[in-house]
Amino acid sequence: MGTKATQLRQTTPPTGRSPPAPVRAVAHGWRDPSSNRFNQSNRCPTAWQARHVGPRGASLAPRVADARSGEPPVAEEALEGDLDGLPLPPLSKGPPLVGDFFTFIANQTQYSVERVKELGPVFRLKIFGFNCVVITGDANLRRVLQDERDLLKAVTTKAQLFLQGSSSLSVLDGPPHTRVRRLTAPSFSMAALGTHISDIQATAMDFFSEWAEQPSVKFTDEARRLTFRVISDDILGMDLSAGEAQLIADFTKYIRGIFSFGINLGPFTKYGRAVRSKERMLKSVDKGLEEAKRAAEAGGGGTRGPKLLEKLWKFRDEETGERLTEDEIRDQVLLLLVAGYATTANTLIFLMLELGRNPQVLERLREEQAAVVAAHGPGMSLEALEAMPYAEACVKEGLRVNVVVHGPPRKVVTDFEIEGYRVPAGWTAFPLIGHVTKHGDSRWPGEHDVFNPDRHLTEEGRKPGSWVPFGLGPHVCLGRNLSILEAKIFLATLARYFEASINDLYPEYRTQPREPKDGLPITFTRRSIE
Ligand code: HEM
Repeated sequence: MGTKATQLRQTTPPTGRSPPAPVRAVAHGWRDPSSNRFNQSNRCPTAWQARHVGPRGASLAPRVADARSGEPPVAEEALEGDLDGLPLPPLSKGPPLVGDFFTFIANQTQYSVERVKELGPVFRLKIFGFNCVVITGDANLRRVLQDERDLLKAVTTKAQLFLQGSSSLSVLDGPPHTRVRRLTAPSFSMAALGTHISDIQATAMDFFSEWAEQPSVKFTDEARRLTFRVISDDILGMDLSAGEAQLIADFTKYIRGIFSFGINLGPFTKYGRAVRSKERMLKSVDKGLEEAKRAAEAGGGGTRGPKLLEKLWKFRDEETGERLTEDEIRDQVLLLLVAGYATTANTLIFLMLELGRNPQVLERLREEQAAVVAAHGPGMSLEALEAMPYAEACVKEGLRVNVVVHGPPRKVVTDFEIEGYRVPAGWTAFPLIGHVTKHGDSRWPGEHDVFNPDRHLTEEGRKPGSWVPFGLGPHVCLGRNLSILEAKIFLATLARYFEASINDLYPEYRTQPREPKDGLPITFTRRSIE
């Protein structure tokens, strides 16, 4: 099978691109005046001493602060007399009142690069006068998110509780979280997802074909439409195509509301708009639930097996016989719809940009796909997807270079020590998975911005290392298998059958979500395969 060697073309020179940040070897440290040598701990002596009290990583004098939970963050003054000799993490000073809020929120990962060089892996930030701790470093993250689960808990404001529902995985912690997770996770195993592959492939093909009919498409919107269709229709089994545009708009407002100040002034505030959007979204979700219930009662399944909503409805824990209640399913469906489309869409947007900038990568994908089709035929399956290590490496590298989720915020539950500093209960913590994934991997120092999928194909690169874009611990992304599988199907479909031309490969970006301001116009054409 011959291929026409056409790839993504760049038609605009890279004028707007900011040069990669210069790479410096930085020693964070405290210079001992008596010996004039760097203290290995990279900290002042008090902090070094404190860190070595007890086993590394052990929490010092845990003090349960559940009584404080739900209260506003604790101001610094209230803590001054209560430090037990340990210093607070060094403060990153920002403008008065708002502190570093805007620069931090705009891009937490980028913001932290210079701060980590200057202050070390753990530092403090004041947002509107309240203390927050930013935590970076591979081992530190594993400790606070995975190994010592009682240190932090999910942040839940009243607004979030109302919008997301009190049994949503994202607001639960401890045993209630474990229970809902146990009843939901089996539907996201690779084997379970395998039953959806042909549907996702068909959807991807439909979208590419539709795009190829048009002179150009605004890819940021189209990527969201595609990933929304996949999660709502192919995965959950809800036909939402009729009011899809309104629903996506509602979801966008709903997500903004979750991260808002929670003031309900109707259409005049983000939260007010989100409340109205949620009402409309719930109507669609309830309709989908009713259909899934009917299908389950009628034996269900259809020709391609049950979709996720029906599976959730039917699933019972073999040992305990437990199942999710209707309210619990409704909350998870809302969460899956929210978590399951914008993140993956963002990944596809930046993958398209990287393919445009690196045409040799697309050529390698085409070669891999030719071999996969020869061995497995055109229909995709779990086996066919497993035979695409290069496509998988591209997705992993896309998730490394473009940070989708910077750092899930948490509430500090007990006072604890980290890197020789004391973090008091009540603070907000930002364990920065984005920073660790992109900048904290010792396997490839100094190459943070370079898109190089091959790094994931070496023996060393196959180890997870600091690559943690989906988080760690009990809240690790439930949809991580799905997200990678979906992006691989997208790349495979593009590489096999389509060409794409991007006008501006170095566009300006907007924030929240970070994406090209111009909507990333792309011209797709069918690829002639001889
Ligand atoms: C590129 C795509 C994605 C990225 C980078 C991503 C990232 C993350 C991260 C970092 C978390 C952990 C949040 C925390 O610790 O609080 C998370 C949680 C979650 N994600 Fe994803 N996600 C992606 C796609 C998806 C998809 C496609 C789905 C579902 C269909 C999904 C469903 C979830 C759910 C349900 C949770 C909450 C898990 C829990 O709290 O137990 N995500 N995701």
